[in-house]
Amino acid sequence: MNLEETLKCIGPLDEEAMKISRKRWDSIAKPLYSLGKLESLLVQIAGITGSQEIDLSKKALVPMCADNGVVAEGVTQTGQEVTAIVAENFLTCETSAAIMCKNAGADIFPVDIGVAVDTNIINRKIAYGTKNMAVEPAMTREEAIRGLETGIAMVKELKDKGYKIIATGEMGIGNTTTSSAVAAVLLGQPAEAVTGKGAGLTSAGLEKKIATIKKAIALHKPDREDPIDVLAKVGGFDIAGIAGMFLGGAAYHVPVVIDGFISAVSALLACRLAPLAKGYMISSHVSKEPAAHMILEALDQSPCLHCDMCLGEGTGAVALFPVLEMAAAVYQGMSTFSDIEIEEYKPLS
Ligand SMILES: O=C(O)c1ccc[n+]([C@@H]2O[C@H](COP(=O)([O-])O)[C@@H](O)[C@H]2O)c1
Ligand SMILES: Cc1cc2nc[nH]c2cc1C
Repeated sequence: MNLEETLKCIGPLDEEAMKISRKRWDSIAKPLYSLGKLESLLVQIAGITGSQEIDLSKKALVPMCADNGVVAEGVTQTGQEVTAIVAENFLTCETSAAIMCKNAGADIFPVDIGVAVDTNIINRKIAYGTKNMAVEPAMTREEAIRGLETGIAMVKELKDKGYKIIATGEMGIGNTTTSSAVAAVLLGQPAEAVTGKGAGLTSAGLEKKIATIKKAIALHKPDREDPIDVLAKVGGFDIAGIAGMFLGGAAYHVPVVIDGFISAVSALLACRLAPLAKGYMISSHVSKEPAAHMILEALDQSPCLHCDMCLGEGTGAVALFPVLEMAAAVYQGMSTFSDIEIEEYKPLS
């Protein structure tokens, strides 16, 4: 489906499936709501898929990999060449996220959506990196739409292969600069309120990063009411791809997991394009990037993992997989009040 068709078919969660799922939790022999967010996450998954039967047997991580022209402004601690190296290392299990996937029984599908050189990962390249947003728009509007559609198509492809839940991830030197710029515009916040040190910037580097974001926003005046304009002028191909995955999840009824700062900003962008997509996003952790909590609040998300992680790649999203599987094991296998012949709790009013 193209972007327009995708946006049109995003509707509310399945209330009936959620009601049955909630009833199942309430019948399990334990104090009501005592598994907290583990319960509400599975109820949400039932609402997303339209079935109270929770199947997490096939899990995937899709790290969207791309370069950012704004790196030329000196806003990062490491050079652009790191993007391609780490992107290819997903395939050889030499990234943190790949090892976590192996441990969690998840498959990994790294996508080159805009790395500055040719790579051996899944080729969905829109361009060899974005333009430097401090000088010109990062990409054209048409490229932004193609990026969103790339994410939508990835979800469809993985659903057709039988994947039941998909974690988002990314790799792209400079992508905390683009993410902060997108967040500043969408939230109407000054750059300093939404910008952190990314992958280990110095304090002097942080000042330069904030100044660069301010310059790009002043130069292009992205239209806050037009998320595609914001994405095209100050975003990145990775953000486009991930935002597309959230839209695809909502349209194809597949739970898609939010990872760290970049992923959460992409989720916010997707929500601005399709407000109902919010219900289809599964939150995992709160990144240590200072504005992460602000973005998650804007998304009404209350993640269950607080681990001070800020690695990206999808590490936080994949860390949620074993937690969800444990919750599903209780949901599916635990005795009910009637099984063990004790009186059921009356649901709280
Ligand atoms: O996901 C996060 O919360 C996160 C926070 C800080 C850094 N990162 C990772 O670090 C890279 C971007 O950092 P930077 O400083 O180059 O913009 C990119 O590859 C991300 O995966 C990720
Ligand atoms: C080595 C390295 C690995 C990463 N993974 C995500 N962002 C990263 C940034 C660097 C520098």
